[in-house]
Amino acid sequence: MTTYTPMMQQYLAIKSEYEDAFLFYRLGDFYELFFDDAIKASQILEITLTGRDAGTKERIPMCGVPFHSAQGYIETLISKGYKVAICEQTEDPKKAKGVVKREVVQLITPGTIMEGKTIDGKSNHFIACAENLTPNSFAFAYLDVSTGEANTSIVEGGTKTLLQQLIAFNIRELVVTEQLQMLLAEQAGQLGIVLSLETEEMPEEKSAEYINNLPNELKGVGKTLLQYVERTQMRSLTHIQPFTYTETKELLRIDTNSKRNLELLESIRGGDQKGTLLWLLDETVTAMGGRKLKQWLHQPLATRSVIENRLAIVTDLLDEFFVRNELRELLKKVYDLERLAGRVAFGNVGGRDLAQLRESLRQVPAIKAQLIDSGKSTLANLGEKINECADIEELLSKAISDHPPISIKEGDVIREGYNGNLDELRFASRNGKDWIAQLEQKEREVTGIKNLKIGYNRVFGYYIEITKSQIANADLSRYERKQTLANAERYITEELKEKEAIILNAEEQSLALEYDLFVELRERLKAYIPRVQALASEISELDVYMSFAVVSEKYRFVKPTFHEGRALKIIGGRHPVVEKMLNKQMYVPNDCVLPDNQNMMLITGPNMSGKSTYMRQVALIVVLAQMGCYVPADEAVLPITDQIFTRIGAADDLVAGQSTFMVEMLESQHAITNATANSLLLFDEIGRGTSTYDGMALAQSMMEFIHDHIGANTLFSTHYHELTSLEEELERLQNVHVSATEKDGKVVFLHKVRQGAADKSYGVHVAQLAEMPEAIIERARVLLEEFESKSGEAETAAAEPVEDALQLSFFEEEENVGVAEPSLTGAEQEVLERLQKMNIMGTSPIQAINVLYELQQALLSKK
Ligand SMILES: Nc1ncnc2c1ncn2[C@@H]1O[C@H](COP(=O)(O)OP(=O)(O)OP(=O)(O)O)[C@@H](O)[C@H]1O
Repeated sequence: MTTYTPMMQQYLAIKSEYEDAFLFYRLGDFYELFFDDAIKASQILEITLTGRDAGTKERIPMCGVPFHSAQGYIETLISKGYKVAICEQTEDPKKAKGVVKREVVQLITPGTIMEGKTIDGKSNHFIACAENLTPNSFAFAYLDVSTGEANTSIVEGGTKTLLQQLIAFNIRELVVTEQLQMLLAEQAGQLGIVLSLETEEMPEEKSAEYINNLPNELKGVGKTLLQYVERTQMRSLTHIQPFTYTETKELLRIDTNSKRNLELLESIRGGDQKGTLLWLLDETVTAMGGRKLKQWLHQPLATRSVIENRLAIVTDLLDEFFVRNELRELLKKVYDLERLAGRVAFGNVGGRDLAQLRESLRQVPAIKAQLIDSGKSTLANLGEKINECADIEELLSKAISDHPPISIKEGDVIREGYNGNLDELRFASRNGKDWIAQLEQKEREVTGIKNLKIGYNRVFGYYIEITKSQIANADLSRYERKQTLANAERYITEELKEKEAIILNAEEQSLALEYDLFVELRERLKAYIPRVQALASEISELDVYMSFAVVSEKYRFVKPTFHEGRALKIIGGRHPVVEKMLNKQMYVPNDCVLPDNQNMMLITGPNMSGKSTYMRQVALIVVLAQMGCYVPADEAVLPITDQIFTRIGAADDLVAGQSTFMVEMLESQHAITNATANSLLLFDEIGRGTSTYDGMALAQSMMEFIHDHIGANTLFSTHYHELTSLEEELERLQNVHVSATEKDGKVVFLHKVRQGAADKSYGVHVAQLAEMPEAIIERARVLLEEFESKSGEAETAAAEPVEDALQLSFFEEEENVGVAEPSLTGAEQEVLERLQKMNIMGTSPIQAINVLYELQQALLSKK
């Protein structure tokens, strides 16, 4: 049997409770890792693997990182999706009998790490928890340990939607049941999301205040997430706020794909935020404001009065140029109050943090006064709501020095006058130092050595230093030699030793007292956390309103108005991001008028003419307006939209790796099954991913369905010109086209949306612009003419109901290739019927080949 040393036994006992984490075991100035942890960590962190005697025959693997530089190593492990358990010595080694007591004081996980380069000031860092409500919906809770913010929602639509939600919020860790863990393991792994298992039950009364406001079905997840955070952080986190829940009907809902398609927070090409709406909108000057803006962009509103309230504030800020400028300067001096409050709660706040908190609080009276004195009622209201926290500022001003160092251990954190004992000790030590300065002067005079000096080092304490060249000339009988250097000797005297004891003693005591005072202050501050958080919330909102005002002014936005109906009218609308990116070239503004009885728009026009830009700009205007921001247009009269669905572009599907066409169909299906008459639907080039007739048939039948059964405001772009004749069939459909003209045989895009259908495809010209070889362009021109002359009849086809259109299309195709006879044989008729009835979406490629074979056989055998 192996018998380990007592220390190793302690290690193994602790490690057994943290199987899924690297155990950082504190040994003096190092954190040591043993066994497999050591082998793995030495590879990941590229540190030397050594061994250690552990009472057994063989040495055990070991590696270690210095305590003071551990943070970087911890971050590396966390960023790779691992967890780290920090195990500290919890008693004074000098007083310990036997092995020093050790305990894990924190389990750092990807979702709960609070510091380091992975934490971006302007983003929240959430950890989440999900539990199945039904097989297809989840109760979802997410919480930012650094700021204390906690929210819940219900996620509809299966694990795929759940994972998309995690990606959208950039969530690295999800707390789940074992069952859900199995279900999600593979995909989560590919996406770099860590799944952590739920932990034991927390007493009811402890979680009650956090989850009381939630509807019953969400209480469970809230509690589970709290439990997990408490278990990993191992302290009571006073700064965590009660979970919030917003009824979905109060929000403009935009699914994750549509958020990406519209490039609200991330660009389709991935990478940085450049080119997103967030990039354009973010003129916030505080980190908390930046985070709040993101949240508002994630969740625009759907309650008219609240939106109009926000707009009124922006209007007043826009009116008050000077107030706005003053406020902006003041806000710039406000630090991240939420994260500072988090650090107070967490107990890792330092002197410099408290100085930042104080500096921030000092701005508040002026901010409040600016708002109240602005003479604008909405701003005055904001100002009245702000709690100045003057008492906290006063306490910090009294307690904390002007420029405290980062570490409390360096001293000079607590201000003079805060504590009498501390002042006395400091006086003693300072006095002693003055005495030493005087001694130096005195000794120089006595010995006649001008460059004699008194120095200090940690090993020898204070000493008198004399260069060797001077020694022979002086009477040094009073000195005792302490240390010999290459060109100097160091001495002490009785008197110097005595004074040194007093100074060092006073210094040590003053540092210890200072530390105690600081800890006491930190504890006292915990009681103030909720007030600082409330202030943070008010300041961050103000920062977002200011940002809206700045952006609205900078880009000439106007205030949108809302009405109760469904009609939408945008005059001179612009896509703000494309406009900003256009280099010198003018952006062409466009109207979008969707009266109640004509609220579907079919947009045709050449490639590259600006169809998708036009559709996106309508959606962005709706989003901006419902966030409470002005909009890029000359005029906007809008309905309250409940949901936006988009089917735009070929954004790759991160989660499922499906084919482009399948994604297109899934997104369309999602839109069609969830949209209401108050939604906004954007369908760009539906059916492009499949064969012409297939695609056209689907596009037409979807339009018919939306027209007859949903009634939502819908923009539909297509390159199937045949579809434009649908205008005659569907009374609420209007045709528009994005115009272009030809000049000297080349296409010139006007980017202007006009009534009616486009008449010609400019694809060949676009190919020419792309510098396709001239031979191809020429040949395409010839072919185009040929096709156009042959397809005259097709123009009328699309107006027919789907089945007829399909039938006609087939005839036409066969006619084109010269196969079909004027009248059909029975076998041919049969084959056509079978084809028509076939459910293409429900047919696998193998089945399709079989059917194809059968059809061919049917035709051949009857010949
Ligand atoms: N209103 C406008 N004013 C000025 N430039 C515009 C405007 N709309 C679009 N553009 C420019 O035209 C480019 C192409 O626009 P967009 O992608 O919307 O075309 P599209 O018709 O959807 O093309 P495709 O059919 O190939 O997808 C944009 O990147 C932009 O630079």
